[in-house]
Amino acid sequence: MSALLKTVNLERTFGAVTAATDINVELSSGEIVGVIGSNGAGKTTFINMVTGYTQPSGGDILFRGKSIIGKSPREVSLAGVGRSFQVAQLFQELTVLDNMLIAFGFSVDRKLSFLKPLRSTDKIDKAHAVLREYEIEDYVDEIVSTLPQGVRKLLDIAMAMLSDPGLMLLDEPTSGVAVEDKFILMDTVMAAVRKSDAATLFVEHDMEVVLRYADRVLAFYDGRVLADGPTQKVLSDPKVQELVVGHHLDLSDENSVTKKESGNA
Ligand SMILES: Nc1ncnc2c1ncn2[C@@H]1O[C@H](COP(=O)(O)OP(=O)(O)OP(=O)(O)O)[C@@H](O)[C@H]1O
Repeated sequence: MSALLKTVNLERTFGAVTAATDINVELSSGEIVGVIGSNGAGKTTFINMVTGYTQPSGGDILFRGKSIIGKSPREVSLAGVGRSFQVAQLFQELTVLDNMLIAFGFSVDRKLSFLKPLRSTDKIDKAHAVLREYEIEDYVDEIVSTLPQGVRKLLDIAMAMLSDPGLMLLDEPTSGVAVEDKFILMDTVMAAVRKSDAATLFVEHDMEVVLRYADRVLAFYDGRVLADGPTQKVLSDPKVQELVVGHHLDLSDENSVTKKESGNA
């Protein structure tokens, strides 16, 4: 069976800076993959290329066997690739529901038309269903700027999930969220994505979060994939610990790391 996502010798340069090079990654439906790497390692550039926000300088990206090179972010989204952002991309002075309905226009409605109302019963029902899935339905009529950071992050992800994407890319879903709330947020997100068949890729700096939720890890270093494999194996690799994690991780110590409790690895 062909891969859901396949990148072939993917590369991106910015002037003299090589942000990504030789990126050859394959993903299958249902996989949950953690993306790690120090600042500037190329994680966001990779996500931006796969979602059409940055065009590669070279190589190819195949989604469901078809090249998505040259497609706009909206076209990539309509093809079935969803994403959330390091800083949630929301209309701050609108309600949660209005943000969800606008997201419909971006990632679900193939043809935008003044005659096609954003506020239709079926869209409102679907928005409620997704908000319920992400446990933020109670906030549906709240103005976004009044919401706690964790709720905004969940809303950003819920908006991307409206189109039932086949591939979901989450850029630092826990950034800006208090340490004690990180696992609560990730429990909610992972429970929702595991119900779908989507492959999920999430960028994360906290190794406890990676260990608990990722079945597989892609470790980026200096624009390249330094290691790609099962989570425990990649995080045990001395090279990954030295160049990516930045310190020794004792994965055998039950007290120092949080073991993954569920998964489909
Ligand atoms: N638009 C741009 N113009 C110039 N250089 C860029 C641009 N975007 C990224 N870069 C450079 O490419 C390299 C990779 O950046 P990228 O943002 O992909 O790293 P990252 O791993 O996501 O880092 P972080 O964890 O800080 O978000 C860095 O050297 C960065 O400065």
